[in-house]
Amino acid sequence: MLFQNSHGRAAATGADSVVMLEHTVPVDDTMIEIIKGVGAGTNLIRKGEDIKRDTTALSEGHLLRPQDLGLLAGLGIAEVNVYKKIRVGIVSTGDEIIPFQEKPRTGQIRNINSLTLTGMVRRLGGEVTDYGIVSDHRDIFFPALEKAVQENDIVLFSGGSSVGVRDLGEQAVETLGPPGILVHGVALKPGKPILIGMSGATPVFGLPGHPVSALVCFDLFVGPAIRALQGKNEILPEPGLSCVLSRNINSAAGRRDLVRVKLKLENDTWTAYPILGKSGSISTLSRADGFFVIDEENQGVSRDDQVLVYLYQ
Ligand SMILES: Nc1nc2c(c(=O)[nH]1)N[C@H]1C(S)=C(S)[C@@H](COP(=O)(O)OP(=O)(O)OC[C@H]3O[C@@H](n4cnc5c(N)ncnc54)[C@H](O)[C@@H]3O)O[C@H]1N2
Ligand code: MOO
Repeated sequence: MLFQNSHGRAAATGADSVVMLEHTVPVDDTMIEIIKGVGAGTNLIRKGEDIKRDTTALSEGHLLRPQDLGLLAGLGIAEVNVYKKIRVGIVSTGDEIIPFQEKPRTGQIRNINSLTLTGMVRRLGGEVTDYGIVSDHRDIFFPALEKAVQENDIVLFSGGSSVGVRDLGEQAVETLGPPGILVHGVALKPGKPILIGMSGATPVFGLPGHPVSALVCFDLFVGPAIRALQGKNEILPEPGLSCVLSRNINSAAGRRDLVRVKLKLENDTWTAYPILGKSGSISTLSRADGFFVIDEENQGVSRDDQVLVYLYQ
């Protein structure tokens, strides 16, 4: 018996395969010739072929991507339990810092970090409360930090992480209550003076004031903390691109260096051009396509070496 079936329709009862229209030739009004044979099961989508009853569609801690929402839609599931958004409080300290819309007088610096850190948190799905620019005097800074800790799941402040006379970051974290400071200073460039502490269950990060250092520390320390608090249970490899280095770069032994690079496709090979510059120069990061790492045990890398470049989104 012959059935004409538009794709997507249920197959005719009893049929075990479907022949494509273009593989048939009409003979007369009631008959067609099949010019390409099919085996049983061909061109059929079977019930349960995509996902079987009683199998786990998505496990707890899975980040819902567009394809996962598609899977839920295919299963007719309109609501699932999700973790609440992580609330992140951001404080920029420093009496020299002014709103970026204003024109700086001598010694004043436009606020870059509040904006960049807010973007980084939002990209990871967090919710930001921006506490703005806070004076680095203890009677103003300490209560501001305490308020941020009470109102958020994670608190970031930038500036005041190193050991200058006015750098009150460490004292501020200690006054927030135990366990207090966990880490002050890491063998990393840029980002050496980072402060990591906890007030009760709330992580507090004192990021270096230099805008590049603050963002590098965000990538290495704050991002993983946000992901952990979001309940993500999957650890995936960081995607990296193998590139050829354009020049020699020195590094101190015992310190991990992150080198920003611009990438160029040359003769079918990606070449990484290091962007040199101080950690106060945000333009170096704005120009960068990614970075590679020189490990503690290496004192540098040479021209034409292969380096693994982690791409900025
Ligand atoms: N005695 C030492 N001094 C310094 C050390 C050290 O180990 N011992 N480390 C240096 C390194 S490395 C870095 S990085 C900086 C980090 O300094 P702080 O975290 O204390 O930050 P500040 O001194 O307050 O600021 C540094 C720099 O960044 C500018 N800044 C601060 N906030 C912002 C902002 N929101 N937007 C844009 N720019 C900002 C600030 O004006 C300073 O110019 O310490 C070294 N010193
Ligand atoms: O860590 Mo500082 O960030 O080297 O300039």
